[in-house]
Amino acid sequence: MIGKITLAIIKPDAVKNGYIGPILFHIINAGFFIRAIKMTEISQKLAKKFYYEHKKNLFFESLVKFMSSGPIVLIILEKENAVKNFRNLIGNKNPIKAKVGTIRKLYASSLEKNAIHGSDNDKNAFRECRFYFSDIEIFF
Ligand SMILES: Nc1ncnc2c1ncn2[C@@H]1O[C@@H]2COP(=O)(O)O[C@H]2[C@H]1O
Repeated sequence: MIGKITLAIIKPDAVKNGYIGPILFHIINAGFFIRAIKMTEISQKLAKKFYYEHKKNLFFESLVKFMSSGPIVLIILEKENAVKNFRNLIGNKNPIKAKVGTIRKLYASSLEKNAIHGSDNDKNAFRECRFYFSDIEIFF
């Protein structure tokens, strides 16, 4: 499965703004298959663990607070070259720089509140999928 899966997170801003449906529609229309999905809230402790790569960044504390500020939707997606294709679909992490038609251009409001997460490489995709989902929650 490595190379074919990626983890998506519909972030608290997008959930609050009512964008779960439109974002899922966009993802499915782009040819991704949903292999696992759940709506949940994460603690600051769990968010810190998930984003440990960013712990030295100035935005870390704010990112952790934001990601644990409300419900999120976690999704394992499958497609050929899933990581790259999904990152193209969501666009630049800064919505101002994101291309027209990308999910972040359509639904994000700032660099932090950027609506959606996509894994940045295959190794992280595997780690991130395992971080949030157990075997019995994933369906291929
Ligand atoms: N310079 C920044 N300022 C604030 N937040 C940032 C900055 N860079 C990255 N982020 C956030 O950190 C997140 C890391 O995961 P994502 O790539 O999903 O989305 C990123 C942004 O939401």
